[in-house]
Amino acid sequence: MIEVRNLVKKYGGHLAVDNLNFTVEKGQIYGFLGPNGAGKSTTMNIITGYIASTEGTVTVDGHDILEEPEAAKKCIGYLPEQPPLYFDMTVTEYLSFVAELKQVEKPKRKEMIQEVMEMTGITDVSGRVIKNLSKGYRQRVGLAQALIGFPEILILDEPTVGLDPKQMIEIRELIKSLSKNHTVILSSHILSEVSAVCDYIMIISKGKLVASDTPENLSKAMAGAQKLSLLVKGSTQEVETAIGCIRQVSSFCCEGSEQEGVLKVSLEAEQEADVREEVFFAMADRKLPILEMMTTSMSLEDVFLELTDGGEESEKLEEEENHAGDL
Ligand SMILES: Nc1ncnc2c1ncn2[C@@H]1O[C@H](COP(=O)(O)OP(=O)(O)OP(=O)(O)O)[C@@H](O)[C@H]1O
Repeated sequence: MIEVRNLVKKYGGHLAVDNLNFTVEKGQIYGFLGPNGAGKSTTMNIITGYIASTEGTVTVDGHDILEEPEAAKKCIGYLPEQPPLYFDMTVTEYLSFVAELKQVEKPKRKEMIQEVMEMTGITDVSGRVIKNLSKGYRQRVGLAQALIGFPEILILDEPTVGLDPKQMIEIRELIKSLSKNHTVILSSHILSEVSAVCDYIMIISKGKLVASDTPENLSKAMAGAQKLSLLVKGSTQEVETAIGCIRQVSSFCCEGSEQEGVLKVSLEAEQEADVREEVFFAMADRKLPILEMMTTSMSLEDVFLELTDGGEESEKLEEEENHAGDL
């Protein structure tokens, strides 16, 4: 349905999208997950033809977005981060205007608008002026405009941002129901949202795709990535040499502990490798007593934080997650 190849976007000297490659298949819900500033909106704006890429190609249902923009855009309904609403119009007036813009044949417009209003649950407010609607209803109107023309693909940028918990749940349910007849790509910086709604997650960090898989596979793969934390009596050099001999250790670090001559060692093993015995023998061979050894598995949240470098953005994520958890 959508092929993105070697996509690069530079704003002046700033690299916002860094060589993205992915394919979107029909009939699934895809989630772009990443902290603020990761490059989600930029990627969506390029796919929908709002802005041009610096390098790379996007094809939508076989149409290159730059070479055949009309044909490509016909397949896409887009809800940008700021829904493009005209606040002084009533819902019906606005949707009629959108239908005209999208060149829906005149005799079909009325029926299509009614159907779209029913799908998004806004029939009751059809005569209301948009500026008087709540944020949740405005978001529904935004979704309704994306649905006009019944495009095969819906691209939704942070569709639940700024909504209250009840509205969030309602919009998520709505998106799920839309996926029966549409391919959906949505962006979010809320992990629980993406894992609840999407069939497939693409984690973006600093413009790069750092992981992509089903939520289940991501959890499974990462749950298998074992972390060990140890307290070992010995010098940094001896401990590092011992760990360096264990094949399946993918990364480790040593630092001093509160006890003199005792090191704190954090160690990560390759997927599903249990290296505890090897660690034990590697240390024992060198007469380095292990005073403590603990294993920790990674949750999907740990994975996200690690892949996206934690930091400021991750604190925001946690806040949002906790908030969502309060529901
Ligand atoms: N028009 C622009 N001019 C210059 N820099 C921009 C422009 N638009 C975005 N950027 C920068 O590009 C990077 C990616 O931004 P983008 O909006 O795509 O991220 P995002 O993942 O959608 O984040 P958010 O969730 O905050 O919208 C950011 O560092 C941002 O500051």
